[in-house]
Amino acid sequence: MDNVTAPSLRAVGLRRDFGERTAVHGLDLEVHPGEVYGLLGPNGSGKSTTVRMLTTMLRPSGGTAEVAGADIIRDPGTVRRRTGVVLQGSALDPRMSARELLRLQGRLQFLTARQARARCAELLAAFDAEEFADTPSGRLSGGQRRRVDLAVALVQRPDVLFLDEPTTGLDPASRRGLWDQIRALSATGVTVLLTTQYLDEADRLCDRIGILRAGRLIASAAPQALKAEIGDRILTLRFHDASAADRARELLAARGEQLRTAEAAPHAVSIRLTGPGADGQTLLALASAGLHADSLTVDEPSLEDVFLRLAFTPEGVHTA
Ligand SMILES: Nc1ncnc2c1ncn2[C@@H]1O[C@H](COP(=O)(O)OP(=O)(O)OP(=O)(O)O)[C@@H](O)[C@H]1O
Repeated sequence: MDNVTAPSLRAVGLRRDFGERTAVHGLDLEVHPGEVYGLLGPNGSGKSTTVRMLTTMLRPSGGTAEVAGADIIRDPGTVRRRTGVVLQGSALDPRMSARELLRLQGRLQFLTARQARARCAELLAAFDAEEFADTPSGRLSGGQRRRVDLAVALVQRPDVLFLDEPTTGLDPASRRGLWDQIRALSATGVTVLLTTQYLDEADRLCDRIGILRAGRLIASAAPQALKAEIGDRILTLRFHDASAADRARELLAARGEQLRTAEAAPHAVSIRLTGPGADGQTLLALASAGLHADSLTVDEPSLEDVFLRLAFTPEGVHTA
């Protein structure tokens, strides 16, 4: 990304060991003001450990990082003042209402009682939470609680917001609502670093994503760029009966094509197109064996294809 302003977050060689085991290996990362950056990775790949180090909750074993202009080791107090954090699982006191929690957070952030009341009213309105503002948070739905979590993290107007799996467990409508709120925040210049297990979330919400595998960042780029560089297009051929589809599958396997196991439709055969022009060669080979497809579609790669290829293949693929 071409950006002349200083990054909101810069990690250099950030590492964390737990005994013999290294959970995060020398992470280098820059995130720019107003960017939404998503960290993706399989379970145990080091996402939460990275977030815990960047939010000063966990001391790195090596490397450095600056968040909102302050060093996480030398100046953790400034980092905490300038960042908001929403971790997995709600940290709200179940007996307290959103209004009480927001006002309390305001006072903890050294606002006067009047300022805290005003900020609370502003956030309740922004998060459409007035309706349940006085309900004990323990009685709220998962989606409502998440909105209150996010509102509490915003009381101090952070420059950088960390969200660890913000939409896990939410229904699709609540997830979309939260995405809108995150986008609105980033439009005001807040930098967002989030972790997610959801590829559609990363694709639709994040300006850039980083894929972690076994504690290493193996790709970092815009979702579109990753798809264009790493994902393969998928060619699906549909035949008029099962025997033609079976013969096509055998012929393609013999040519060393990468067949997809799941059938897209009855009598359909799908393969990954690994190079430019691969579709033409494949069709010629089928035609010369007397196999003509009734229909043909070529689908662009999905982020899921990219993720599966990067996160689970032994060799990995490196990109910008
Ligand atoms: N306190 C700890 N003590 C020992 N090992 C830990 C500790 N915290 C994390 N680990 C290990 O570090 C590695 C990375 O864990 P981490 O929680 O950062 O992964 P993650 O990508 O966030 O996983 P998930 O998607 O399951 O939340 C794992 O192997 C985990 O077992």
